Amino acid sequence: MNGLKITDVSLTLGDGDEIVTALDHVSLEVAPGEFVAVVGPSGSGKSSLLAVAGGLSTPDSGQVQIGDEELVGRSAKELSRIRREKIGFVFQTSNLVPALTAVDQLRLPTTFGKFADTRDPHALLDEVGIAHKADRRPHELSGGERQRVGIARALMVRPKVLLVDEPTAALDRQRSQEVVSLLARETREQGVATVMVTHDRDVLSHCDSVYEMVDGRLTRQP
Ligand SMILES: Nc1ncnc2c1ncn2[C@@H]1O[C@H](COP(=O)(O)OP(=O)(O)OP(=O)(O)O)[C@@H](O)[C@H]1O
Repeated sequence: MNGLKITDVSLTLGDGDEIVTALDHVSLEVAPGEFVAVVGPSGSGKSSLLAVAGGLSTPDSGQVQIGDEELVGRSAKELSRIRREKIGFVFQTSNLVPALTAVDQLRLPTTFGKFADTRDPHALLDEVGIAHKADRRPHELSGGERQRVGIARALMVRPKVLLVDEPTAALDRQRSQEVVSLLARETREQGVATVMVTHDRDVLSHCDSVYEMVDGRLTRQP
């Protein structure tokens, strides 16, 4: 198996009277180079799905595989290694380090371990269209440019899986299209299995398939 495979995962959150079924027997398979979107109402479990896929939450039952590695049952240390080596995260706001230039943001993930094959940060900034702003710090970049840096940073270590949470939340319509089209292109060119959670139905045409989450249950949209 390559890419991401989530099999029959359930997750309950909270305690006492406040127990919520965040994920209810969810299965999802994403192949290398495939771009999947997950839509659904607020509180339906979309962030929980990304948390489970990224080894940040442990499901009550079910399996999560990334490449040939099973995540469920692994130690915190092993999960942290898998996250570092195999998973790229892109968040709603780009979560850049304020003091670092764009090119140094990209170098950062490669300083946390030994990687056989990382990307060249300048080439990657060029690929995402902001090579000319390599020496700028986050406050000197626009929201769309910051998202591009965040996407490039997530791709530095050649991850198998890219988990993207509301990447267009802070962007206007035009920038949203550009950023999601960039995600689609990188997904295909780099052969990464990408899951993007979004409220933004205007960007779904860039995706290979769309799933809807309602009350913790995931169904594929026609
Ligand atoms: N730490 C927690 N403890 C208890 N319940 C939680 C916790 N985190 C989330 N929940 C609940 O689990 C359910 C799923 O939440 P989740 O954040 O996955 O939804 P979401 O679809 O990502 O929502 P949004 O679109 O608003 O971000 C919600 O009912 C939420 O209130």
